[in-house]
Amino acid sequence: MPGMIDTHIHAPQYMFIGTGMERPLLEWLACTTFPTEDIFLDVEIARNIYNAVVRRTLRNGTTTACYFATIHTDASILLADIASQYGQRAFIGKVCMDRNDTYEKYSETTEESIRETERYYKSIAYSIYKRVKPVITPRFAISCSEKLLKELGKFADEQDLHIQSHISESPAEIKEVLKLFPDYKNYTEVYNRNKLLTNKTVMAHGCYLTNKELHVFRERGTAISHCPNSNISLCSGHLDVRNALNHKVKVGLGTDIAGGYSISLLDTIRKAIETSKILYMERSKREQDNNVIEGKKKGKITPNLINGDTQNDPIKTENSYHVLTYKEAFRLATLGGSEALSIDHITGNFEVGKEFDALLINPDAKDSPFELLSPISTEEVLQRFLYLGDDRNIKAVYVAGRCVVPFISNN
Ligand SMILES: O=c1[nH]c(=O)c2nc[nH]c2[nH]1
Ligand SMILES: [Zn+2]
Repeated sequence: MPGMIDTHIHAPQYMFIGTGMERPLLEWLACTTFPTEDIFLDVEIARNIYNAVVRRTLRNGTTTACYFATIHTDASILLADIASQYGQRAFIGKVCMDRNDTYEKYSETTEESIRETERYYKSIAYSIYKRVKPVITPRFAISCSEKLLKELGKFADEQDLHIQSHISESPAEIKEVLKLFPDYKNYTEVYNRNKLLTNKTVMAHGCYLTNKELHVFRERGTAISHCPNSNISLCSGHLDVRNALNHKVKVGLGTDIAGGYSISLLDTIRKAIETSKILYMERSKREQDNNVIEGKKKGKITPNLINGDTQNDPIKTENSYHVLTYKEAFRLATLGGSEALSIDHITGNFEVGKEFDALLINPDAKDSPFELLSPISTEEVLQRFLYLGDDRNIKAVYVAGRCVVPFISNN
């Protein structure tokens, strides 16, 4: 199958993966994330963690990853070196943040952030392995001054670079953004007016984007990275992916390590489907409740709704909301990710002319976590792998035709 594309992952946060998800976003950043990222000034710590995360993502079939590193330029360059050595296709951002009221130690001056971004860009842009690219990375609006956002937008525009950040992830975050940027009408405008929304921009989360904001995304060609595991783990909210797709916004999937706890895009696929089903159930419940209220007002209550029998409920049979299918989720993890990163002319599926980013799947592996006991169709095998499979079924990984898993050496 085509290789999977993680459009949003924080490489340094691999250090605390699977722990510390009891706090909501802003507290989690202040108490767990910033103190951890701060120690990546130490390049040897960075080497250890970055080696581990590149190996682990590759083994799990992530042929392309769009990484946040930290504010430290040298460690970010090191992550690019490691991804290059292993042959992963990657977009890697040195994080920019000139404002941090909750953990002051972990921040830069505006000038440092701009100067170091330029140094970082020069170091990566001229490296030999062309499949690792720099990405301009203002962390999110809360951690950037208007001046920094403007300068980063300008630099990305001049050099025609990718951009990544976070948007509308949690209600507390949005409230803080509107407080810090009172002259902007909404979160999207903060990035848009500073030239940060382009067709090479990926914004993570977007749970609370309004239809008007989605319209701006569509106009700019900006993508959303859907990170359902993280959205649930940090109690941030849900992205209505169907609505984003209906607005013709590009959507890819993100593990968002370590707000999300699973490195595997198979998990992201599952959580994306489950989130869509949760939204469907919530919507059905709301519509039923409204129907009952309407019925009461008119003095008649539809019996099948009272009994909970919804078989003849026109709202359901009209199918006003379609849950994400496994095929759609599979597409988001592959071609959708490549569209989000504007590399769908290079990778994302097996169209003739594209580079060969691929996984060799063995559904019948000796140590497989599922069985194929009765004869089933290829589509059913795929479906079973997506729901039940893991890295034990991924026998080989290829990026641009080169076999990158199994690893050649153990270092
Ligand atoms: O899920 C998230 N992880 C982060 O590291 C982060 N920083 C800002 N906003 C964020 N959201
Ligand atoms: Zn994130």
